[in-house]
Amino acid sequence: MAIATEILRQAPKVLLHDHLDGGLRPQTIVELAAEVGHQLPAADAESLRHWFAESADSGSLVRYLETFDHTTAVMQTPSALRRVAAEMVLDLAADGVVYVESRWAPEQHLRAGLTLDEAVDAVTEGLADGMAEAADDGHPIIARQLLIAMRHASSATEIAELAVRHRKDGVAGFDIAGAEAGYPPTRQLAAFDHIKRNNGYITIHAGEAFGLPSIWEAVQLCGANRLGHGVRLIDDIEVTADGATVGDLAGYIRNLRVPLEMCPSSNVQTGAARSVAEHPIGTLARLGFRVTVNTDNRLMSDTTMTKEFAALAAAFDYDLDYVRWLTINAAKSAFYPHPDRLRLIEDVIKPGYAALGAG
Ligand SMILES: O=c1[nH]cnc2c1ncn2[C@H]1C[C@H](O)[C@@H](CO)O1
Ligand SMILES: [Zn+2]
Repeated sequence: MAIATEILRQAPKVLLHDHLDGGLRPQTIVELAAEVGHQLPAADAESLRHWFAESADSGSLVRYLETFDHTTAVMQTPSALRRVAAEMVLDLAADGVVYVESRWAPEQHLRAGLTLDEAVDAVTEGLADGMAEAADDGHPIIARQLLIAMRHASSATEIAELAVRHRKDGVAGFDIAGAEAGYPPTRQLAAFDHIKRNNGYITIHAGEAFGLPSIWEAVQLCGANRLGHGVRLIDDIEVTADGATVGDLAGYIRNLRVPLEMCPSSNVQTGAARSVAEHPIGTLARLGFRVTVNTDNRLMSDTTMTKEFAALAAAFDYDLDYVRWLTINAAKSAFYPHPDRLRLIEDVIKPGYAALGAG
């Protein structure tokens, strides 16, 4: 039986892969664009919401990424970054998210003269504003950030240094994103090296628009602690009538419990999966990989955590216990101190599901 949407919304959820510049409220984009004189492809919030969802629905990652020009354009000042970060936290809290690591690329927010450090400070303040307001509203949430270096740019080491410098401000880790084909993770080896030398945490967008070599480099050469997407890992698995043959790379990832940050709707839009029902998450979860469920870009995919879980539950017949398992997977995989993670699981997630009759 399908889980009621309202139950899914109330269920505590953990979100590890959500882009700050992929989750703006359409109305906020309209207002910020008017302030800075940025020309938008649609005039009002509702048309803009449709424009993003339709434009991102091309089957190509490169075209999907073009839509971000209109979100980053309006996120160039401290007040805009602070507002967008605070609204992100409030929107997620209202959707039942209790812990989020929000990722963004500071280098894309310097056009109006901000320094990298000023940009991070503005987002840190916005996250704090959002957490305080959400707690006042009765929806406590922990919001941290991951800093991204764009894989085509040359400033990755600078961003890695920025991430290390701001780790006490809730910067939980480092990632690379952007077009994957032609930009292997090893291109940014020095940046990953800097993170590792400083005992920092790494997640890498890999195995989305490109396949196993990208995942292999990310894990074995760049030290990824988690994988963004990793959907193409399925290419290393042969499902047979009586089980599955798991290749060496997939076996390594499963054995060491490397978390996979799966984003079903986004993958359908960029062509990494044909449909949610055919998404590799079904097989990977069944085979015991450390699978987590994520939104990627709520604006471009017109999605929420509740919608992602509803789509998966419908496709794979998941019940609330399964949603709880996926949520605990995500909590265990967070770049968050181990005792805090345990407290999140024991004091928030388990009681939250128990109250809804699961666990
Ligand atoms: O799914 C994605 N794959 C690769 N890059 C992505 C994805 N979603 C967003 N990005 C890019 C576009 C954003 O401007 C950037 C920073 O969040 O990260
Ligand atoms: Zn992403």
